[in-house]
Amino acid sequence: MPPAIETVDLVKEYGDLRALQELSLTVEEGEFFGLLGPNGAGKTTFINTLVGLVRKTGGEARVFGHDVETEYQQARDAIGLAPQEFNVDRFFPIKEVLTHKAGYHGIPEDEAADRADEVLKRVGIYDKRDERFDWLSGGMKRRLLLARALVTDPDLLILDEPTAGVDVQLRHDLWELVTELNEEGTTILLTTHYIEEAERLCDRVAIMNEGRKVTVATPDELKGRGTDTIAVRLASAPATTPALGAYAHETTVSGDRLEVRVDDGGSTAPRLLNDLEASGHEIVDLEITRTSLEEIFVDLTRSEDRTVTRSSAESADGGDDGRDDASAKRKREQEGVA
Ligand SMILES: Nc1ncnc2c1ncn2[C@@H]1O[C@H](COP(=O)(O)OP(=O)(O)OP(=O)(O)O)[C@@H](O)[C@H]1O
Repeated sequence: MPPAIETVDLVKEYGDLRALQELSLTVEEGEFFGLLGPNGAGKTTFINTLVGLVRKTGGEARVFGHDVETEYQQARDAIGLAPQEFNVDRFFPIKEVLTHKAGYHGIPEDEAADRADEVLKRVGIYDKRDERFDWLSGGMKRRLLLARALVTDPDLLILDEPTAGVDVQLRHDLWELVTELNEEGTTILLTTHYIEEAERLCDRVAIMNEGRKVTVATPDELKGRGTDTIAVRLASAPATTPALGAYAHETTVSGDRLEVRVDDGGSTAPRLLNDLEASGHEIVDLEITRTSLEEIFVDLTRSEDRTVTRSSAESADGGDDGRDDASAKRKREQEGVA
């Protein structure tokens, strides 16, 4: 079986702007794959290229072995997309929105109606089936986008920030649902600003910045790349900074508190305690702080001309978003993507 997604040197240019820069990425069938990156990193462009909303400038992109342009229909039929923005026909009852979608993908009418019922139940808005999109709450709209993505029973489910702006309960419901879908065999590509979400759900994550792939790793591997801090309280303040082995990347003393930056706090702590005791210090208390995935993410995507919002919640709720720039928006509208 070919990979669910395979891109080779994928390039997308919007005028002078290179939104994707030779991006090569492979997502295996059955994976739960996360795409992380600050605002404007190119995540939505990547997704839009896969689903045919954006035409690539160069490189290759395949979905289950089907070229996204020359074999558009096969590639597109394999994908269920829950986009970031609410692009739903507002004038139809939501059940009809779903049956139309299924019909568009060649599913016969009877089957489409059954599937619509089934997915509406699955996302928990079956009782709203005869209501119009506009009448749904924000959380229900998110659920509907997911239902619409699922109505064609896709092998690849793409979720572009599915939990942006939703309450904690719904976020947990959605996590449970997408985990189940993945366990049933659906490959999932998720973009998110919530690092915790990626850590909890994804087998592997790709971190993107300015259209480039910075790294691909499991959340654990990524965390392993950070440093830990061991904070030790001593019985009395040391006269000088204790001399430690090469494992201590940085040692700072403040009164009776010593902070030592190391690669792996758990395995280094016993050695540090031995060294301190051997040099005559009495230890009162010890605490290890692990680098969070969020800190590693910020380090990997830091760039001099951009301020990356540290709080995932802030950025998801509309932090520094270069796309609001009026001319970029106009250009997007011209391409029919906005
Ligand atoms: N249709 C378009 N026309 C012109 N520029 C665009 C268009 N779509 C996106 N861009 C630009 O391409 C870059 C990548 O945008 P994209 O939306 O893919 O990023 P993103 O990683 O999805 O960001 P966010 O996290 O804010 O959703 C940005 O600089 C954006 O302004």
